[in-house]
Amino acid sequence: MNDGGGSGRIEAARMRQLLRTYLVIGSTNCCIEPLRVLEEALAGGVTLVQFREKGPGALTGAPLRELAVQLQGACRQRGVPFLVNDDVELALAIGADGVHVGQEDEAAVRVRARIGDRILGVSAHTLAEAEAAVRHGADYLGIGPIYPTASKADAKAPQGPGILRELRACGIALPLVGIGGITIESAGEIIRAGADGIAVISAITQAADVREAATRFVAGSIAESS
Ligand SMILES: Cc1ncc(COP(=O)(O)OP(=O)(O)O)c(N)n1
Ligand SMILES: Cc1nc(C(=O)O)sc1CCOP(=O)(O)O
Ligand SMILES: [Mg+2]
Repeated sequence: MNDGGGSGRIEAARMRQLLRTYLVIGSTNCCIEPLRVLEEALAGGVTLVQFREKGPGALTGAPLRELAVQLQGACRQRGVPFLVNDDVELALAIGADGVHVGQEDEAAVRVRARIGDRILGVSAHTLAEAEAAVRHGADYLGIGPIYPTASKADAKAPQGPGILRELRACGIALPLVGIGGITIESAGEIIRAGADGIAVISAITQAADVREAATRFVAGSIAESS
């Protein structure tokens, strides 16, 4: 894939497109086989994928890597970039398109040095964290939780969409994605508040019809962005 994988850092305009409908997925979020969930979400048009294998029952070792490679293959078939959460070793080992790290993970500046031009996403909860992530080479910021979430046991207090407006008002121009408790109904207000897109786990992975849910998020984010 060409997005940040060998032809220089990804351009902000391209990054903004990729963030429109960003699926975060791991086996612990899925009620059926993760590959099937991902394939349905890709068929629905998700624009970026993050492999996040966390929580009770999360895979480790060889099965973790096997699942990562399997999911990456599905993304490659659709031309959708595949990022790995937290695990820089794994990302490099499988040739992922990028990495997402938070404030408690390996420092963004070190991750940037290790991954070269691959995509680097960094979580930020405050203006100071956002400014530091910009300096340290992030390509985009994940801002959350916007609403209460059951998908992250150690999530901070929900901030509401206002945090996005504040960051924009204070001059943060980097591509931003909102995350945490986002539904099809709330996606629009997040983009109107200043995000380039929405990142979602449960509203897609646990939808009765994954493809339809993804399609509705995609249609909503295109309508809000244009
Ligand atoms: C797009 C996006 N934004 C934020 C996060 C959260 O990252 P982090 O704070 O490191 O928490 P974990 O996901 O590692 O539990 C994310 N993963 N993706
Ligand atoms: C992975 C993650 N990070 C968050 C943050 O606030 O940084 S909230 C979150 C979980 C998002 O899952 P759902 O869409 O099911 O609420
Ligand atoms: Mg993390």
